[in-house]
Amino acid sequence: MKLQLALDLVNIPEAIELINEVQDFVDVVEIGTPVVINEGLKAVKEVKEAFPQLTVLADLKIMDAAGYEVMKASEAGADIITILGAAEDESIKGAVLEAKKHGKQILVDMIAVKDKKARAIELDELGVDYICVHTGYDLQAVGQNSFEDLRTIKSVVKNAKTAIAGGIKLESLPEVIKAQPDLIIVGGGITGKENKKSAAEQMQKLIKEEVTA
Ligand SMILES: O=C([C@H](O)CO)[C@H](O)[C@H](O)COP(=O)(O)O
Repeated sequence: MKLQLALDLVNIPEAIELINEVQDFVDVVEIGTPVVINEGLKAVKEVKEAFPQLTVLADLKIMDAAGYEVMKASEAGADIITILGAAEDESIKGAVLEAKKHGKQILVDMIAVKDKKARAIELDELGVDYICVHTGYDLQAVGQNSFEDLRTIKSVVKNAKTAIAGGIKLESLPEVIKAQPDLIIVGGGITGKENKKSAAEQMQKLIKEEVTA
């Protein structure tokens, strides 16, 4: 089980400063969609150059032109690139193929997919690396989370790793850990804290305790 830090509301220098603070306690660093919109793939490039030892995920949430966008993110240095589960199968296949060419991985974000169980089965067969249940900001605002969805996809996925994102905090982490995803994605639960290093450290400690239990 790994911990991914999602950076959404920062510019490139702020991202680098924040990663410097927490790098010992996170496994993957995500360049969030808002950062890519504001700064472009330059953000991925500069973070990977500054932290070559860290796995960098580019949260492009690809919907079309998947092969081309995966190629550009791979060239910028991303190790994992995201595509939406709602995208066409042809797009998913294109993303997987292109990622393989570059030795990269594809994470599928299931945000807004209605029948998550059925889609997870299909995506698993298409050879994606991760399937991620995700409650976006707009549904977090009305009190939703993805804990039940994680259990649902875990019951059907055979090959891909599973991930969960959306509003996860230190207080809700034990429930998430209980469902045993391969990757836990946390943004505001770390970046919104006064002491970000301590928040990441406490989260990683809970995860490691479970992995070694
Ligand atoms: O993907 C995300 C969101 O859609 C904005 O881009 C976030 O990175 C993801 O939700 C994790 O952030 P928190 O919800 O703040 O933990």
